[in-house]
This record gives sequence, C-alpha cells and structure tokens, in this order.
Amino acid sequence: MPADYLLNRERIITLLEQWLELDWLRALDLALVKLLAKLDPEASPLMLLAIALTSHQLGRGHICLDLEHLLRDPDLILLLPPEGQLVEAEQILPSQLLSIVSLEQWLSALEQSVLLYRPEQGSAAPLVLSGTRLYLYRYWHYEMSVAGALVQRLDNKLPLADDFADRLDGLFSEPLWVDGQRQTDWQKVACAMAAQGQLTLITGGPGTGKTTTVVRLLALLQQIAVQEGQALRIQLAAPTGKAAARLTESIGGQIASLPIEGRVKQSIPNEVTTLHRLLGSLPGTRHFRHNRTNPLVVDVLVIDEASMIDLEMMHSVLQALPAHARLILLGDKDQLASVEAGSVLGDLCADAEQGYYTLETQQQLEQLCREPITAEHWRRGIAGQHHLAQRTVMLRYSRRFGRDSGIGQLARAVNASDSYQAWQILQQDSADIGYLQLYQSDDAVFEQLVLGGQQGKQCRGYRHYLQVLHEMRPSLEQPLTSDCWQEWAMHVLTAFDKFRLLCALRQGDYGVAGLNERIVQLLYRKSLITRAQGWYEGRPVLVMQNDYSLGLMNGDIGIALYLPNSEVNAESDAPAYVLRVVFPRNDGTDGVRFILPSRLTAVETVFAMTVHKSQGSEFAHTALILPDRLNPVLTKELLYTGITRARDKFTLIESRGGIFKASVQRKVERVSGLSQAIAKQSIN
Ligand SMILES: Nc1ncnc2c1ncn2[C@@H]1O[C@H](COP(=O)(O)OP(=O)(O)OP(=O)(O)O)[C@@H](O)[C@H]1O
Repeated sequence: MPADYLLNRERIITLLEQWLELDWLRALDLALVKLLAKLDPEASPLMLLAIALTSHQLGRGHICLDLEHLLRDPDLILLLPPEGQLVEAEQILPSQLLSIVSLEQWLSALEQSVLLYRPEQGSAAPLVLSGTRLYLYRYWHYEMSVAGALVQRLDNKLPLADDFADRLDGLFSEPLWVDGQRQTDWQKVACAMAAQGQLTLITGGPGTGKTTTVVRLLALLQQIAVQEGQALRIQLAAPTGKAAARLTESIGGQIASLPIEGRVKQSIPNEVTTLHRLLGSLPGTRHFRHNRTNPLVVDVLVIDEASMIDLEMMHSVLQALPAHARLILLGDKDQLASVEAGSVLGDLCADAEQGYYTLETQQQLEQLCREPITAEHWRRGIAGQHHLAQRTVMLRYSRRFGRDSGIGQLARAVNASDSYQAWQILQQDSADIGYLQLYQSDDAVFEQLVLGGQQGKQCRGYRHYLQVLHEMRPSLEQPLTSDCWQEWAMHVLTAFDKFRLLCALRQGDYGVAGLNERIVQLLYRKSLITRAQGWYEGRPVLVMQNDYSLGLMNGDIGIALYLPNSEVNAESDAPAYVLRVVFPRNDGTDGVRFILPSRLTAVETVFAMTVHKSQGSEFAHTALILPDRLNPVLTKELLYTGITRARDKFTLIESRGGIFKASVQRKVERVSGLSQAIAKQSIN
C-alpha cells in the first residue's frame, strides 16, 4: 500500500532510495533528507518527503515547493516519472503516495519540526515555511533580500533637470509611426522612467531597441551630469561573456552616432563586463569581492540579458549595489529563465504586457514624453498593488523583425502559444523560415543542412567556416607575431557564427552528445576535418566552466587552429606548427588570443549546442532540431529563445511530427514567491 510508506521514517527513506535508483531524484536530494533527518530525529515522514521534493524542485529551477499547488497534481508538477519513462506496476508514484494526504495534515507535520525557521525565535534552521511554500533557508533568504532591496528602490524619485522633456525630445526627434499609425514611443517612455527612478525594468523582444534606448538614456543622464561638473560612474554588464561581447559591439557603434558633444560621448563606457567580473568572483566560493561591506563604485548599473540572471546572482548584485545607484535591467521576459533556480526577470515583468500604470504614473510619463501613452491590451493599475509595473516598460515594436518577417511572425505565434498559427508560418516556406522533417536517422537532408551552401547565402552550414579556415590561411612563412594570424583567426570565428545547430537536450541521438558525434563523422567523411576524435584543426569548443586563470568564461567559444610554433628554432626538431585554440577577447577590440589545448580542462565540442547555452548569442542561420519524443524541457520559451537566436534565417527540424506543435502549448512555470514578497514588503 502506498500509504504504508508514510508510516515511519525508515519506510519513506526506502521509497526515496527507490526513486533515486529510478533517477527520479538526485543523490543530492536524498543526501539532504538524510542529513536533516539526523538533525531532527523526530521529523515525520511527511517532513522528509517534503524536503526531498523541495530539493528536487530546486534542481528543476523552482525556488520553493508550493504544497497546495503540488497536491493538485503531484506527478505533473514534479514531472515524475520523467517523460518517456514507463512505470512498472510495483513502482509508487508521488500521486499515489499523496492521495491520502491533506494540505492541513502536511502543514501541521512540517510545523512540528525543529527544522523549520521561526522568525520569532530568531535561531537558525534549514527550512522555511511561508504560507504553503516550503523553502530551503538559503533560497528564502535570497528571495526576501532581493525583494527588500528592490522595494527600497521602487519609490525613490530622483530630481530631473527643468528642461528634461526638451532634452528627451532632442534624442527622439521623430514621432514613431508604424504601418501608417502613430504609436507610443516606448523607448522614449523607458528613458523618462529610468531618468526619474532608481530601478527600471526594460523588457522587449529581439530588435525592439533595448540597446538604443539605454545608450540614449546614458547620453541624456551624462549630458546633464557633465554640465553639472560631475560625470556619472556608469557600469554595463551582462550575465555571460558572449552577451557582454555582443552588447559591447552594438553599443560602440551607437555611441559614435549620437548627436552629442565629444566629452559626453567619452564619458559613456563602451565596454561591457560580465557580472562575475564586475562583482569580482572569489574562485572556489559562492562569494564576491564586492558585497554589502565593499560596494561597487557606481552611480548607474545597466545589466543586459537580464532573463539569464538567477535569484542568487540577483541577490549578489543587489548586495553590492550602493544605495544611491540606479539599476536598469534590460532583457526579454519571454526567453528561457536562468539555468540556475529562479525566473527573476519573468517574475518582475509579470505585468509588462498590460502596462498596469496608475493614472499618476501615466500622467507623469505623458508630461515628460509629451505623447499619449497607450497600447493594445492596456490595463489601469492600482496604486499600492501594481508596484513593479510603475517601474517597467515593455518595448513593443521590433525594428529587426517587422510584420513581414517570418522569424518575427513565428516568434510571436510561439510566444502566444498559438500552435496552429506557428505551424502555418513554418509551412509557408518564406525566405527566412525553413522546415525539415527527418524520416530516418541518417537522412541526407540533415547532412545537406549541416554542410550548407546549397540553398543560397542565407543558408550557410559548417562547410562555410571550414572553407574560410583553409582559403584565408596566411602564408606559412609569416611569423606568429604577424597580425595576419590574428586577422585570420577572427575571420574563422566570425564565419563559425554564420550557422549554429541548436538542440533541446544534452543526451541521446537528438541531444548535444549524439548530434556532435554525428556532425564530426560527417565532416570527417567529407574530408573537411582531418580527425574524428581528440583535437583537430577546426574543432569548435565551448567552455563549460569559468576559468579565471585563463580569463575564460562559461559559454565562451573557441576554435582549434594550426599556428606557427613560437618555440621552433634551427637546432630543435619541434614541429613548425602547433594546434592552439583561438578565443575572441570579448572586450570590444576584435582581438583574439591563442591557448594551448592542453590547458583547457572543461570544454566540449560545439557543432551542436543547447538552446540554454545559446542565450545571449545570435547566428545568421540558426537551425533548431527537436527530439523524437516529448520531454519536459520542450516548452514555448525554449522554442522562442531558439527562434530569436536567428538573424537572417531559421530552420526547424523535426524528427517526429507533432513535437513542435505540442511544445508550443507547454509553458515553463517556475514557482517562486518573489512577486508576493515584493508586494508584502511594499505595504510594510
Ligand atoms: N529609435 C530608433 N530609431 C531608429 N532606429 C532604431 C531605433 N531604435 C532602434 N533602432 C535600430 O533598430 C535595431 C535594433 O535596435 P537595438 O539593437 O537597440 O535593439 P535590441 O532590443 O537591443 O536588440 P537585441 O535583441 O539584439 O538585444 C538597430 O539597428 C537600431 O539601430
């Protein structure tokens, strides 16, 4: 009887051990249960079960376990058994176990345990129950601290120069017209909001002008500050090296074209750093050099690609941010949430679509922007209820993917969970959208796609960068010190970004491992690479862990190239050429550096990469291959993120019909209490 497992602690631990063997739980989940069971020998089986499930959910990105929510449909919410796994008759499912448990009974079992933190007693405890949500203490603390730090910044209004509205008009001189209709210029609204407050959230899809907005805002703020004799100390950051490099590139060009004085231009930084570098990672720990006691020296902090920030990182950023500083978060709320637990930007921007401005906010912004503020689906907000909405702007018009763009239409349909429309767009076969159905694992169309070249310039594959590698190789007489090697390496790296195959999973035939193997074999068969294992010229690799000694960040991509051996001389018989891996410097200089393969400890081949890892990057042609069966990671957020990585062309590859349509209808729902904590702390 499933209920027997709840009779005593030994039995529930036996069941959890069975779940571990089935891969339903992680070893870490069970280790935590056993550790806490020792700390509280009285903890009931229901408490031990709750610990295991809270830890399991944390591993899936949820900050906490909502018991009430869980009891409605335990197997679905826990995703147990994992999709695709068949259940044997003797296996006990969470739904069977919990069918006899009521919410009241479970809460009361938890409340009796000394493992629960009781604020009135003030003593440390590993778990926190907040309403019906159970947290590991650390995550509850992060949530409360992030909510508190944001609330402190919510209502602080900063003084504006008397001629602010004129200055804003100067930067947005043309009213915004879209398809013959006058529209609210949300970029202008975002600038006005960010100028007058300490916290601003700017969300928008690809090409909606987030970077342009922030550059104009910084110009505006800096113009005023420079005139007053004290330039602002501005820092720009992004969660990954790749995202930082992209922003560095686009910001540099935009600053140059601003209609402002040279000295103001010079006071706007054009270099974007990673959050880890900004905060000063302390290797081997979760801590940073900059924190509450050693805050950052900054007046304005702008963080791009904020959807990739997890709760713990957000906590660290807010701890290190001085009280007077402005914080501006930019990102696309509809993209996949962070790999680690939390969905900070999604939680903070929950009201962005409908606006929810109070009359007061709307009137203030209209006065500053000198234009009416309205949008489709617009709702009126209530003071004291829609706090964050008063600090949020959603940019709604994509200059990159207009109404006619197939990529834009597909992204919008997927985002709206409209599987019928999304499917129609895929089948239209417009110039920037492709669809391939694979009927067998060695389908020739897959090979054609990966090699590329047959279907016009937009449809590049991996043959292209290997051709650049061979055809542009400098003369072998050139010494390593010659610039030509750096330039060649940069060309190869740029060419590699013309195409990328994305996938949803890590394992299996349609995961990173299987696809990389298949592509390597294909390129080897076509004599485009010289080896099919180990290191070979042209091998692209992805850095899997930050390596501060080499200056490499998780997510950096390098390519192995033969370069002149600097150690060779007349007497030595060392080879004239050695393989080195070239990485972009990611500092906006277009520079590269060369690292010996033997120094790279945590890298993997990256012909195929997960959509998660591709966040913050963009490729001219992006192909997304879906697995042959449904999996929990297949959601509209994953598809949307994959599609919006494409600049000129997107190709969807299905290995079984129906997977795309089913995935469009599934949403990521991460459980957290951040919005509630902000609402609660705003009232207090
Ligand atoms: N107000 C504007 N007037 C004219 N062009 C603009 C304006 N805003 C943005 N653009 C142009 O639209 C394009 C996209 O803008 P931008 O790079 O700022 O968008 P983004 O949202 O930051 O894009 P991404 O999705 O790459 O982060 C750029 O070419 C930019 O120059």
